[in-house]
Formats: sequence, structure tokens, C-alpha cells
Amino acid sequence: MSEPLVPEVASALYANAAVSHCRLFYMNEAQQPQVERLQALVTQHQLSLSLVTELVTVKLNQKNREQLCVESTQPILLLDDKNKLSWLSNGLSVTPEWDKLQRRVVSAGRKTELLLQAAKTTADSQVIDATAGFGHDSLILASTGAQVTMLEQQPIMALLLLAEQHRMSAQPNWQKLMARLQIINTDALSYFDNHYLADFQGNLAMTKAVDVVYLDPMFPNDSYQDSKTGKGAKVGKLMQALHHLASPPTAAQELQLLQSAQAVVSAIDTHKQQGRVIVKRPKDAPLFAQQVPDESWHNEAVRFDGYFLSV
Ligand SMILES: C[S@@+](CC[C@H](N)C(=O)[O-])C[C@H]1O[C@@H](n2cnc3c(N)ncnc32)[C@H](O)[C@@H]1O
Repeated sequence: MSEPLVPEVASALYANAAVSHCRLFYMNEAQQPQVERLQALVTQHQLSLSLVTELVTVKLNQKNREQLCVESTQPILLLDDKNKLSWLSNGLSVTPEWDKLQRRVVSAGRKTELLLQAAKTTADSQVIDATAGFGHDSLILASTGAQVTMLEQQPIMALLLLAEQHRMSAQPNWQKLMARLQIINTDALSYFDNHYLADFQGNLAMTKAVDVVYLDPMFPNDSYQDSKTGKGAKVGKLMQALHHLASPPTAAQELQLLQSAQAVVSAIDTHKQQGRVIVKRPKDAPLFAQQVPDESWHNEAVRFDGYFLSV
């Protein structure tokens, strides 16, 4: 692209070599407070990102966006004129867009949401969504009144989630739901180890009981297809983008994830029902970690496999 962008501030300098530089484009000077707010989220949540902010002086049409992605060696984030943060992946801008889920969240119940049939969350439930992604399933889980801890390993995704939570918290009808979500940028296995499994040997009293661990790991694109017909649901734009950031777990990682999740829900006496681990799969995908679930629920596209732990 010729000269549409004016590099402005390079900020949030980190000595840590693991920090990724990420370009943050914004549209006008009046957005400085929002840009600063994003920088503050990065610092507050110790995201391993360094945001290099740039004021965009031209309209970013689709062609420009594609070209930018081809030319840039660093990931690009866009703060649009409505202060919605998105990530530019291969020219596509992807963002959690929780407001688009409003109708679904309001009417969510066990009749309408297969996930809720499987997870059986109530207003008292403590849930860990160990693979938060764009947070859509977390919102459905939290719609029941449950507290949801959202774990996301990719710092860019975590920033998108945190920015979306901040943006949506400004809307009065979303505030209660937003307050039930806790977003943490971490690998789920390390989180389980540090907060549950390590404590299991020492200090159980410090650890919060968990009723449900939810896993929706990445799976290969072709797992969406019927193994016999080769037909199946198309991978959506959001998942396509995620495939550039995250990979499906190996067989060994699948087993580790499932076993750790099961250990977390059984680590402490849950007060009400059985603890359960729910795993989302494409409808015809092989079993996660080759483990047979206690119960499954499916529709034409997806399957939820439930692994129950009696207390
Ligand atoms: C298929 S997406 C989840 C989509 C999500 N259920 C939603 O509703 O948007 C999987 C996400 O889990 C994250 N992830 C995969 N393995 C993880 C792990 N071990 N710990 C934390 N996050 C993980 C990936 O980075 C990706 O964002």
C-alpha cells in the first residue's frame, strides 16, 4: 500500500523476548482514550503483546485490508470508529461481536441450547471454559447465571475478549452477564496444574469448587465433514481465522487435557450435582482422546460429549 498509514507511537516496551509486536490501527484522534485503555488491558493482564499504535488516515477498504495483511509481518488489530476491536486475519476482520448473540443469550435454555442440556449449569454453577476462543459458548454458559472462568492461551484472542467485555460492560442490559465472566490469558493445562492439581496435594481450602469444565479444542478443518460423504458444515470465518493462530491438540495433549479437566471437577466435593467435563466436537469427529463419554448430545453439526464424575 502506498502511504495510507502514519506510524505514531510505539509503546508498551517489553524486555521479554517472548512478547509479540502487534500493530493497532485506529481511525481518529478522539480514540486516544480507547487506545490507552487497550494498552492498560495489556499491562493489567500481563499479555505478552506490545501494541504499536498507528493512526489510519484513509478508509480501509477490503483491498487495502488484504494488502496490509500480505505486507505486514506482524499481526494487525483494528479499532473501528465505533471502538470495536477486531483482528485482521488474511484481510478478514474478526471480532467476538457479543452483541450479535443478544437474542440467543436472552432466550438460552436447555430447550434451545444443546450445550446447556449437556452442561446443566444453574445460577450456582462454577464453570471453566478452558478454550474460550471468541467466548460465544462462555456467554451461553453464563446466561444461566453461572460464573464462567474463560481461559484462552493466545494473547491476541485474550485481548479481543477483554476489550469486548469492557465494551459490552458499558451497556446496562449486559452488565450482570459481563460481571460473571473472568478472562485469563493462560494455557489451560498450566492453569489446572497451578490452581487445582497442585493444590489438591496441599491446600484444598484455597481452591474454588468447579462444577463443569468445558473444552472446545481446535480440530482439523476436515473433521467437520461426514467421513462417508465428505460433506459437512463449512468452517466459519471466525474458526478459519483461529486456524492461523492455534493448532489442534496432539493425541497426547488431548488425553492430558481430558484427564486434567476430570481431575479438576473431582478435586473438591461439589456441593450439588456430579462434576462434569463437556467436550464439543464436530458431529462425526472421532472421540476426544479416544475416551468413550457417559452421554452425548448432538444436532446436525456438533456433538457434546459428557464425562461425569460422581462425588
Ligand atoms: C475452537 S476455539 C473455541 C471457540 C469457543 N468455544 C467459542 O465459542 O468461540 C478453541 C480456542 O481454544 C484456545 N485453546 C486451545 N487450546 C488451549 C489451551 N490448552 N489452553 C487455553 N486455550 C486453548 C485456542 O487458542 C482457541 O482460541
